[in-house]
Amino acid sequence: RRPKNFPPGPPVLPILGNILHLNLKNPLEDFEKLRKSYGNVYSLFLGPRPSVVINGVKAMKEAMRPGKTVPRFTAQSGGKRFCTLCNIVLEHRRKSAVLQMFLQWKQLTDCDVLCSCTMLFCAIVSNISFTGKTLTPQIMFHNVASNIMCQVVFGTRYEYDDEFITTIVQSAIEITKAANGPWTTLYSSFPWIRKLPLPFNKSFKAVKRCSDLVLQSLNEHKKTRVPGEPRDFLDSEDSTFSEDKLIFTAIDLMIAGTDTTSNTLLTAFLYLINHPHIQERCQQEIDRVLEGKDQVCFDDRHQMPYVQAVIHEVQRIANTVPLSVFHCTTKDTELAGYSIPKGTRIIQNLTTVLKEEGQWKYPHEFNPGNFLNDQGEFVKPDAFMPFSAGPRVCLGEGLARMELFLIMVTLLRKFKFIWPEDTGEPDYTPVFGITMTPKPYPMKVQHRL
Ligand code: HEM
Repeated sequence: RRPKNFPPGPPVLPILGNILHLNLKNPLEDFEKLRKSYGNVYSLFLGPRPSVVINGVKAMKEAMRPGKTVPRFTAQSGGKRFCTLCNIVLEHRRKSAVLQMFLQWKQLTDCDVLCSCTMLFCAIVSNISFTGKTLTPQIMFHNVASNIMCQVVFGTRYEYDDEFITTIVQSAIEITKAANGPWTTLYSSFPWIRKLPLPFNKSFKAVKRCSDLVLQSLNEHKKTRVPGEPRDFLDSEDSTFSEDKLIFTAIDLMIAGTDTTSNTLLTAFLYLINHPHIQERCQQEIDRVLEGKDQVCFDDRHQMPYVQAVIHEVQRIANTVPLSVFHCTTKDTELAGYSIPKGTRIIQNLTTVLKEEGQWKYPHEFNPGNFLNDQGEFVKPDAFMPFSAGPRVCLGEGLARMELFLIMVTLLRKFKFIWPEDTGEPDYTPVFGITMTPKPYPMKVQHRL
């Protein structure tokens, strides 16, 4: 039963709750139907527990506001380490010195990110050793994003064929793949299935493989560490953080920082390849601003309003983390006139904000005009929330924005990206998950003169 003055929602079945109302492979369309029936703040029972789904920019802003009607949400564990991203980070955020360490380490310079771009550039060049060769970008974008996170966490960049990074990338793909499937919802909704030999057990094995590698690196770090002079995240010194927590936080950071950025890059190139006029206009702006310069730097973005608009439009259309990370009310709370008891799971449907009619000039099409005013200047509407909002906004936002700009500008400056003629029509529909993943696609790459 719904508590008194709780947000409305569909009728609830015993034990199953509303689970049958959702296509667990991709519940976004069902969420939209429910929003149309019950409004921007409605409730669902995923198993025996009530959840509140928040939609649209107005309700989202109210819900995420610090110290007001909904003071603070805290992320909720799905039980064993399987479906909740960054649990430990969330528990310790703001009060942990370890997190202060991370905040320090995430401030990689342009130069660090550019070194990783150069490695990506070399990988592309060796792949297209003769003009116009077709390549599949999935693993390359994963490698570049993962390598940047390796620098933050382990203080090292790896060659793409190094066993350490290949194991980490492969395990991270397995973990997110398992976490992205319908088993995640079932796992977090019905605690009694957790002991059964079901597919999510595969991802526990991948977590173990990752944690063994991180432990190995941590032991190496300990041999050469100088107190007071941390070199990276693993060098963090904080007595409140056990070794186990440090290892799992390192894995969380690797996963949070890899899949998000790489899937955004994949979406970017899928759209740019199939909108050649937009790709060319970016290249013209890049050529003009970088004329006579060897390399781009992050500050150059201020001279590139069109490129900025394209990157933001890519993030809007990519909708990379569609349901954000589940939150939970930390005390009895009023929201949009409803009463939500302490401990209620909160699902932020960011999709509804990024495509909300009335907030965007072209809500349903890929159009950089969404971020340009009549004078061609870059503007960022309030509804741009791919990193969520409020006190729990993505911890890696600054780093992600720098990566997307530097990687995209470096690649677009050097190469022309083309849709191979024999590939058929592009399929823009991503695979649903904690992160949305474009379906694999090939691309032809040519050096620009
Ligand atoms: C395009 C790239 C990215 C997108 C779209 C994205 C999006 C998000 C979203 C929606 C959340 C949930 C925020 C909330 O709970 O309200 C989040 C959390 C988080 N992200 Fe990202 N993210 C990206 C890249 C990164 C990177 C590169 C890192 C690591 C450096 C990172 C680290 C984190 C962490 C640690 C959290 C948990 C923060 C907390 O609540 O304490 N993210 N991200």
